Amino acid sequence: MAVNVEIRGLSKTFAGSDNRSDYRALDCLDLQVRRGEFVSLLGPSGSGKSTLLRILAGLDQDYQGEILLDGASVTGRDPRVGMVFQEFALFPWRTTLENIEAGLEFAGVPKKERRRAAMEYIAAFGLSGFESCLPKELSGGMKQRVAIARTLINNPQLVLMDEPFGALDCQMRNALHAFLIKLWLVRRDTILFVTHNVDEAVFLSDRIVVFSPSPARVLRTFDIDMPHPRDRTSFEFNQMRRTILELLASSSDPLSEKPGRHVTNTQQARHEAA
Ligand SMILES: Nc1ncnc2c1ncn2[C@@H]1O[C@H](COP(=O)(O)OP(=O)(O)OP(=O)(O)O)[C@@H](O)[C@H]1O
Repeated sequence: MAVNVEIRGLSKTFAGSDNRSDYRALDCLDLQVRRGEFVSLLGPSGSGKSTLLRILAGLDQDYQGEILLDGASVTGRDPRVGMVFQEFALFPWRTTLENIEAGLEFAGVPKKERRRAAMEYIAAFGLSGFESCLPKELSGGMKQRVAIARTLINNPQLVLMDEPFGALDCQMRNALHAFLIKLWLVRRDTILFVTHNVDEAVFLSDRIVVFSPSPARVLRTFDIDMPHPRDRTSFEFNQMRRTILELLASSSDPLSEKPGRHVTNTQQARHEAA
């Protein structure tokens, strides 16, 4: 099961504090993610990628614009949406089993049933033998598999992933790329995946959306037509990687903050009135 996602005119301004002006993180952003599509978002640091995911997850409800899932407008938390964070976000006092079944527990699923489902995920995610371990006893790659299993066990139709492999070493990251793709080819969830890693985006995605520096606009999208599993050493793969890296390099200087990113209340009011 997967949903079609449509983001229409999404804007987000963070209110400034005492001596700081307001900050426009998203400005009339339009984006569509088709049912079952794997889309990666790339863009300079601070371009609003996490802000977008937090809004889609219902964690931030203070925005302008519209979000539609399968054509119907949604606001706030929606049970069809699941999120995986970079920093695993596991409950440190819960075991692997208890972490994975947490979502079902909060949804009121009876203990016997959620245990059975969690054990299936533990086997499928290569975590057998680690059921009783606390997160601190697991490697980074295992923690992230627990976090992904905990999200997927609730059968979300839109999976939001915010740099889920950012904290892992290259070997573990590549192993989890292969794992995630195998899983997705079977489940075909709609996935919106934020990353800084161009290689990762080319390896995983149907489509890559490159954001401009903040406030985010869609600078360009790339359709990745290569079949899975993708060969990182192929000419086609490296050509795509180079094109995207060049676009990112030409569109932003990570060490310089552009003027005009902060807006005064008056500027924002004018913008919204226009
Ligand atoms: N709670 C907040 N209050 C004020 N400004 C914020 C807040 N959260 C984010 N911002 C600002 O909004 C902008 C977008 O942040 P966001 O985290 O969405 O960017 P990003 O593209 O995900 O960055 P990165 O790739 O570095 O994670 C940043 O400049 C950030 O400082």
